[in-house]
Amino acid sequence: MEKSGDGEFDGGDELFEEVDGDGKGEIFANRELLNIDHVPDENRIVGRDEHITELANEIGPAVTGSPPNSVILYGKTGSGKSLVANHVMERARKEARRRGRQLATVTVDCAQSRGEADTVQTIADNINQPSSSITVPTRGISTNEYYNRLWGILDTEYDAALITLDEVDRLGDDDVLMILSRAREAGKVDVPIGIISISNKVNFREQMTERVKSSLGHNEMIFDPYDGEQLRQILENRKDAFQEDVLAPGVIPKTAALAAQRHGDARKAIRLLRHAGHYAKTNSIHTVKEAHLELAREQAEVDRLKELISGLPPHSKYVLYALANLTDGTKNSNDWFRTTMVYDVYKKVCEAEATDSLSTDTVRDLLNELAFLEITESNQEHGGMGKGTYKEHRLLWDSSVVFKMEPDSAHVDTDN
Ligand SMILES: Nc1ncnc2c1ncn2[C@@H]1O[C@H](COP(=O)(O)OP(=O)(O)OP(=O)(O)O)[C@@H](O)[C@H]1O
Repeated sequence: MEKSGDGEFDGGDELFEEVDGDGKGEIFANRELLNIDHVPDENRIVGRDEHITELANEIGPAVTGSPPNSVILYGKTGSGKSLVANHVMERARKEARRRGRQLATVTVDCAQSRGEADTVQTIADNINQPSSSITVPTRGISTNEYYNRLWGILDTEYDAALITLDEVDRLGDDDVLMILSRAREAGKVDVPIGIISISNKVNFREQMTERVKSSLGHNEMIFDPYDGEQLRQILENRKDAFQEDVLAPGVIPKTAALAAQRHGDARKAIRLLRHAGHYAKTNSIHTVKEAHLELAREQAEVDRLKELISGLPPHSKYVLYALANLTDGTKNSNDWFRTTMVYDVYKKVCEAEATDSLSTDTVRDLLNELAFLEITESNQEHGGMGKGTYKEHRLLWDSSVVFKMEPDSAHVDTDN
């Protein structure tokens, strides 16, 4: 690409040279298809027909303004729970309209919610209509008043409502579930409300109080992780993200096989394919091959880890190297290491890096910070009778990723 002296390329600003504009380039034809938030159209939802039908049956009465059943969807991340819930809600909303009914549909990400008032505010604000003449301010009114406004909007504008609570276990308590599921029975609102609760925790139901359990009913659906064939189809459906002939024939089957073996998570499978495309793009390779998948995955992890630790003091990295050396030195990569062991190896790393080591207390603090960022994990262990407690740590990332953060990262002898 031709560049002029003042940071321009082809008349544009060099700073944005890598940006493809519409997602097009030599490798990608429509990169949007590989975005994590991309919602595939109806005929691109793979292998979830039964779940879609079952959920539609449960919430179906809502399209006529009758009470829908509430449902809990369980399953690991990336198994299509949110996708199916949103898809069915949207179709129900359209069908209700066709039948002359107004169905309110809304999804709340409970992981982002800052408490009960915030959750109810989000629901009310999302379904509000200008014709209701009700306002839903972001703050300044009580939780009770948010509920009142929500009931007001539902009664004036709608015949029924479907509310999806994604990551419902992050709500902290049952209050929202309790009030929403009993609102009609308690005479607060005339409109029937169906709740679709989504959780990764299979034991979520046990955390609920008996009253909420009985209001929500017993409808549960399990989403199993995808198998290799389903992942292959999910990826095949997005292959037009790439330019023609860019993907070597084995790439999609290999991506699907790797993802099925590791987790069965559609989101991660799609991400892996995107990383391979980026790897090809940044290395000016014109065909994405199977061999690029692992390289791309590792490079993406290295970049992510680098970003995670970029705000930490330099010695955090040396502590991390110490744990990576210890992990590498054992057969079992899941091994835990006591603070004293980490500290001994950390001192060797400092020697190799030609820098003075810090105190044990400081290293303890650095380990806490690494655990907070979920780069490592720490456990409190009991040493047995009269021996008190001690902490153990383990690396949550591959040691190879840690060592690839820098060209000369410190490998030390952990044996003595
Ligand atoms: N059956 C499928 N067909 C096509 N794409 C899918 C399918 N399942 C998942 N995906 C893709 O993976 C993404 C993640 O799926 P989804 O958000 O539904 O997972 P989830 O089970 O709700 O996970 P989480 O618990 O992490 O939210 C979707 O946005 C979609 O792009």
